[in-house]
Amino acid sequence: MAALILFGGGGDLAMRMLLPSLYFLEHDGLLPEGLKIIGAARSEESADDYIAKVHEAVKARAEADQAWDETSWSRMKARLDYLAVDATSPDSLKPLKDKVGDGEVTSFLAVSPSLYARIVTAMKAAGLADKNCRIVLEKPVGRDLKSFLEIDDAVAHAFSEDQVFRIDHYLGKETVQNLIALRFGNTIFEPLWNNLSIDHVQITIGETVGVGDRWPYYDEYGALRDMLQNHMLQLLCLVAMEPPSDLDPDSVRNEKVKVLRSLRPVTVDEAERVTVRGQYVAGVSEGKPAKGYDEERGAESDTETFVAVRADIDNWRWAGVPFFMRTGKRLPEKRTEIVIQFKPLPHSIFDRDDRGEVQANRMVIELQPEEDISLTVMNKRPGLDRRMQLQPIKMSLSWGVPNSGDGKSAAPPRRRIAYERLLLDAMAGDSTLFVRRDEAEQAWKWVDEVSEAWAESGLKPDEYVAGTWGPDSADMLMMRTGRDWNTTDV
Ligand SMILES: NC(=O)C1=CN([C@@H]2O[C@H](COP(=O)(O)OP(=O)(O)OC[C@H]3O[C@@H](n4cnc5c(N)ncnc54)[C@H](OP(=O)(O)O)[C@@H]3O)[C@@H](O)[C@H]2O)C=CC1
Ligand SMILES: O=C1O[C@H](COP(=O)(O)O)[C@@H](O)[C@H](O)[C@H]1O
Repeated sequence: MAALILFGGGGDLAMRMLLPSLYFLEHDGLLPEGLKIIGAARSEESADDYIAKVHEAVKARAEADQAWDETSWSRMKARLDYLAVDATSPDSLKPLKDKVGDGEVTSFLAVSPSLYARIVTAMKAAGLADKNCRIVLEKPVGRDLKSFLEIDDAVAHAFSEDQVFRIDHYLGKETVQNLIALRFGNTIFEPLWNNLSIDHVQITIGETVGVGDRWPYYDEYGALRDMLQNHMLQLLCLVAMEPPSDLDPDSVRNEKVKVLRSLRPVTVDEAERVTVRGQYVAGVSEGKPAKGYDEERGAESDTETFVAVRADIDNWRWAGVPFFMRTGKRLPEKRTEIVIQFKPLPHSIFDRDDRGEVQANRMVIELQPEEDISLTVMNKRPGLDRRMQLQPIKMSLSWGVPNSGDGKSAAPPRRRIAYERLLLDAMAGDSTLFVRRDEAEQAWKWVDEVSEAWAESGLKPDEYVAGTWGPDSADMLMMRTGRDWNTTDV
């Protein structure tokens, strides 16, 4: 029997993301035959009570996506089980080991990272780290390089690297994988993908939500560690990496590590010029009054809820091409995008129009709210103007919608939860879309330098009003270089 154990199976991540993902996989007939799914947490509750909670959570999510059906649920229900365990205690894990037997076991740690080291040690003692076992670790693993290494050493003591799956759910997003297809499945972009043609790159992850009840976790981490250390640096790596020789997990991850190693350290002297910290104060978010972060937390705090950074990659391909990254809570839109800004024309033969010079080409890789890849190109404005006038048009390169054969587009496929892909890959032992130890290590090293530079230079968060695009200093970061952040319009 193969088993998937969800440690923390009654928590927020499991109920909101993991169990709905498993339902969708069940619905599409993609779960391995005979797989058992076992929730494991300390709460003393019966399997029936646990399954009733899972039913409620999964049904609500599936109905919202019009994918609920009782037959799929019956199949999933037959796989589900629950066991009350303290995962840090080997004795407590023994009955779990007896339940799963000697088949393939994938354990997902959906619990606080502060428990990881003790849990993996207990798992080893209980026989849940044998050769047939894999472990999936949620981010953030650690709070800095030192704590990452402490946790990861404990993990390495129990599991070999090929058994460890460090998850970054952004790598499970369809458009992120499509970026690999775009770059390495086409010949036309690669000759342009360098400092000869590209002026700069922007990566934005905007969220409308505030920190709310998550502040006990968030206050210790802030936007730098919660988002930039992982999701944003992973996106940067996929844009900047050299072509891997194949799609083997190590080939891809070798290239990503090289990018991380080439990131220029942020020094104390540079901190104020190349980084911005922000924290939201009361404002209006999605039409409703929103509290400031300090009010949510109930005390003053220096934790940043917004971060913007100019990163430079010191290698031949990217010399002189800044990568601007920004992310924050309580921004005006839930928007995640990567903008590849090409260089302007070396010389224009066209008249200036009311929008100024001919616009340089821009590729926007949109992950949220829509999934799309578009390229803005200039074409002739129709009409009999004496002098030719140009206008920008957007060509959508979206993975889009297959043609149904009658000239109309078929209904778009359901947008999958990123965890669907990653759960399947982890159970199949494919680590291509997971983070290797040395990648996480390099990312922490760079992020530690940023946070040390902040500490030494005394850089505090600038205020921004909830519902705006961060503090003015974030605009200044771009404007100082003669650039600006992308707006949604062409
Ligand atoms: N929630 C989210 O959207 C995201 C979460 N994450 C990460 O996922 C992980 C889990 O987060 P989240 O679901 O929000 O946390 P929750 O606090 O909601 O859930 C934690 C779960 O762990 C269980 N638990 C705690 N101690 C033990 C123990 N000793 N043995 C077994 N189970 C235990 C708890 O249940 P009980 O009290 O019954 O033991 C609970 O089910 C964290 O690493 C977080 O950083 C990452 C990205 C997003
Ligand atoms: O990992 C995290 O990601 C979410 C944002 O994920 P998304 O897929 O909705 O963009 C973020 O809200 C959370 O703070 C962070 O821990």
